[in-house]
Amino acid sequence: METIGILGSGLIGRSWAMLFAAAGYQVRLFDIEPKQVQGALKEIESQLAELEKTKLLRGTRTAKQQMALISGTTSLKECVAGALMVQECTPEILDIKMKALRDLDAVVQAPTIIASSTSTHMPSILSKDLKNKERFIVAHPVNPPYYVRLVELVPAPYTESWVAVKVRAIMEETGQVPVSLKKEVPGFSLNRIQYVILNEVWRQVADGVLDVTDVDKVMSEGLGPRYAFLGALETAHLNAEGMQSYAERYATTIHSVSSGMGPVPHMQGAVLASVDKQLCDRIPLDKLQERRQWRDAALTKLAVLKKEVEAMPKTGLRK
Ligand SMILES: NC(=O)C1=CN([C@@H]2O[C@H](COP(=O)(O)OP(=O)(O)OC[C@H]3O[C@@H](n4cnc5c(N)ncnc54)[C@H](O)[C@@H]3O)[C@@H](O)[C@H]2O)C=CC1
Ligand SMILES: O=C(O)[C@@H](O)C(=O)[C@H](O)[C@@H](O)CO
Repeated sequence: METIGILGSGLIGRSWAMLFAAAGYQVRLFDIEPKQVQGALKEIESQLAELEKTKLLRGTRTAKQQMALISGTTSLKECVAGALMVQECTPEILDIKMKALRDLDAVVQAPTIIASSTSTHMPSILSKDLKNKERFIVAHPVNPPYYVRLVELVPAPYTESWVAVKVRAIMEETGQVPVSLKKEVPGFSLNRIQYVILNEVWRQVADGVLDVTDVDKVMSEGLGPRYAFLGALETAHLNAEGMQSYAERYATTIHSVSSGMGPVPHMQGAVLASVDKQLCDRIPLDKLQERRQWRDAALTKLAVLKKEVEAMPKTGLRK
């Protein structure tokens, strides 16, 4: 039975511990604050029991069996000894993270992989001075990881290729959905998209276009339902017949809207053709109608689920 070490037993470290245990890994939690480890073990045990009760528990093992796989330690050496991988989950403060990684680097042995949960720091910044840098990769989860399955895998230019392959396999084994960035960019992918959206939402509120409640509805009742199971490109593909036709059909809208928001550099040329090809390889033009019917059936199911969610007690809202 393989072991995974967790470096930092806070919010994300606890989530990772539950995910890895659900997949049958031995998990060893470490933290420079021993009380964080004790708190983590307590919280994980109660969360697993609750998940089992609500039939949301991951994996095939019972909550008790999964908890039996998770232990805590006050020794960093013990946390990493013989581990398949160490998932770093220290605060997103560069100095703290770099120090934690240096301490880890001093005790970790090959072939243990070092994966960082960092939301934004470039892997080549975090690992450039590490002895074990060739086995370093970013594996960035999305909060709350137990329910939002995406994990962004971001290698440094010198990360050995087997590391990215192995971490992708581990993530898929835990039931997460990894995406493998081909190169490191600041903010990776999710936060770049998230912050472009937030930037425009802040702009619409600041410019008195919509109030907070309504601009959030644009996402929750507009883009969100489609994006809940289709990506932005496939959504556009189904609204037209491929990206070339989408760009032609909506050229005026795209350019009139985006001219106020800076250039839209990629809605032309080779990028458009390559996006078109990738989309049409997956959803050929002669299958669009069929896929649209699937989309509509999925949206109907989602509408039923949304009604159930809306009927849930509105906890946490001011009356
Ligand atoms: N909170 C979120 O929504 C998300 C956070 N992340 C990333 O996950 C990482 C952890 O974030 P959180 O769990 O929210 O932070 P947190 O503050 O809840 O937990 C951090 C833990 O690290 C411990 N720690 C500090 N220095 C340490 C060291 N040298 N060695 C071992 N443990 C040490 C702290 O005592 C604390 O228990 C960050 O890089 C963050 O960007 C990624 C996705 C979502
Ligand atoms: O939103 C998320 O869960 C992730 O993008 C994160 O990494 C952090 O929570 C992010 O919002 C902080 O920038």
